[in-house]
Amino acid sequence: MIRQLFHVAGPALRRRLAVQLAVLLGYSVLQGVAFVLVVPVLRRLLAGDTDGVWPWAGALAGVALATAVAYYAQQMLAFQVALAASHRLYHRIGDHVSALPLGWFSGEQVGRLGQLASRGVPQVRSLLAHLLQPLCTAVVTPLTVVVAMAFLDWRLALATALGAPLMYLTYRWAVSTVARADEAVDTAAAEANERVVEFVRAQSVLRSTGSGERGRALLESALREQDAAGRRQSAAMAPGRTAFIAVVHLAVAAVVVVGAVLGLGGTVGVAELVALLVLVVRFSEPVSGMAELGGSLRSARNALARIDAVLAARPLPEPARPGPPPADASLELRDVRFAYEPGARPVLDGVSLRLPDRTTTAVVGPSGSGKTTLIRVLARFWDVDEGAVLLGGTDVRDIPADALMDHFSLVFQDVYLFDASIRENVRLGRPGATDAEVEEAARLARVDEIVARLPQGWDTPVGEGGTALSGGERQRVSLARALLKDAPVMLLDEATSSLDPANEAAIQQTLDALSGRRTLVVVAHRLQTVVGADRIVVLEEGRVAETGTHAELLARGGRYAEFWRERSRAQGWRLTPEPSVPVEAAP
Ligand SMILES: Nc1ncnc2c1ncn2[C@@H]1O[C@H](COP(=O)(O)OP(=O)(O)OP(=O)(O)O)[C@@H](O)[C@H]1O
Repeated sequence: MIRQLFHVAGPALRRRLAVQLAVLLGYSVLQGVAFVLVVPVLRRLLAGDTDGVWPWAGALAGVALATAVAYYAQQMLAFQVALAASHRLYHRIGDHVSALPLGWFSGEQVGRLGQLASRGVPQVRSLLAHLLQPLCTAVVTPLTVVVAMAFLDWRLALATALGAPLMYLTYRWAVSTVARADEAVDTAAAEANERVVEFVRAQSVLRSTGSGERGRALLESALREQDAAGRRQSAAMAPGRTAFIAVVHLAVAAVVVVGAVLGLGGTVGVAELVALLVLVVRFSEPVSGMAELGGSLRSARNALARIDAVLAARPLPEPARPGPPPADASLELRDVRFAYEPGARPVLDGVSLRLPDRTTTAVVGPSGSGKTTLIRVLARFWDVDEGAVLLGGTDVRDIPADALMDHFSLVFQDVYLFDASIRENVRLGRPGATDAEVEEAARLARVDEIVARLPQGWDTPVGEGGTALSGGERQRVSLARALLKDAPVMLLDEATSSLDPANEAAIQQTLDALSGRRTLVVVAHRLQTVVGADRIVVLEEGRVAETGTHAELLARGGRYAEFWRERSRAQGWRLTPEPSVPVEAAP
């Protein structure tokens, strides 16, 4: 655990952590030495050697004072290092994940990261501030006394030391018996959390479908499972904890008996015997208390392991020698194969495409055909398994990550708005932009219409995640952000949920404004985007089934034409009459 602690603390904190541990160790050793010094003092006192007692009493007083200073120092250090560590860990995790490829941020990873921030880091802080000291004192101080005792009477030292391996083994066994129960408690707690959030979020669905009881039943079953896991954990802990406490008491009894026998036989002096009894009385409680500390120590160790796993996630390799800067904003996929997991079915299976500079490409295809994956590999969310993705003729793997992202604006469905004003949310696209530039980008994406309706105009807070705006409005703010960034390539995953005519017209207007000025690749769910594109790419099961313009593909009578017929019949394409867009009637 200590090794893991040093590892996750990072270079900046390692030295302070080492100093904290050294002072803690020093305090625990001094405490042991103070105990042992009682022996020569008592010896002299009992022998009536008042002159001889002073040097030892002086040494005892000196060590006692040093112990008090060390205690104060280790307490102060523990709190300072704990605070610095939690601050540092948040930064380390934040810095690390911000260098990870965008593909790493799945819902599962984001959930785990949230748990780490809310529970894991505080557990590590608590380990440093509150747990290390009792742990170290319970182990190191008695060990120091045993070692020092060996110089006074080896038989007493041996009697005291004999219990240690047995205590250690019982402790290990107790820990191992609850490890599985611990895991079940963690999983059940995460599940119950998710269910609570789901129950609150899904109120409108549950009420509108009359499924309130069903939602409550799911939540209650998760809470029951959490209770049951807690009970199983307590049951699993009981035997190990009882055995450990019993072994500690047995060891104490053995030491007392050996001490009494040696004392009665006159081979051990009263002073040694008193010191031994004080030691036993003073430390049997903290040592048995380790059984109580076990749960918190395990949680802290699990948190360290989870932090370690996040820090172990590797960023995509940066080019050793960057390639030439992209010549333009054209994109190319050369026989690209990509699977999310090694050995899994490829989601992109031999895709070759050329998307010329400043053209608009609409990607269509059935659900799960790989459309979103395709536009994400263009921006190097992940590295492809085979083939290559090129931007302006340069392999994206040969472009440093920051420089690559400068070429892309991303507008995806899961738009996240920060709990700030609309103006600040748009400004994220280019933090140095002036108010006038922000407002111009917002006007192009027709965010100004939204602003005009809001009570505080540009300064209206949008709520956490943008909850004060509709889905379509959020995507318009996200478009304004992307326009402000003014990158040569825009990747857009259109909202699948139907947009109201105002939002739909606003998005279309933005795309029209960009047409011919940017390389646009759109996962298209709206008819107008599809028919207006310079080229349509039809994906099926990760392969390019057809490419061409709307007219060419309809004339070919292939997969797209069939798709078009199906969609038109099912009204999947919503036909919003817009005279400027040449909409061909579906057959
Ligand atoms: N992060 C991921 N990890 C593992 N599998 C994934 C991940 N994202 C997508 N997939 C899988 O890859 C396949 C293609 O998904 P993708 O989202 O690219 O399809 P799509 O054509 O955009 O679908 P839709 O139109 O429904 O959004 C699906 O089978 C999906 O389950």
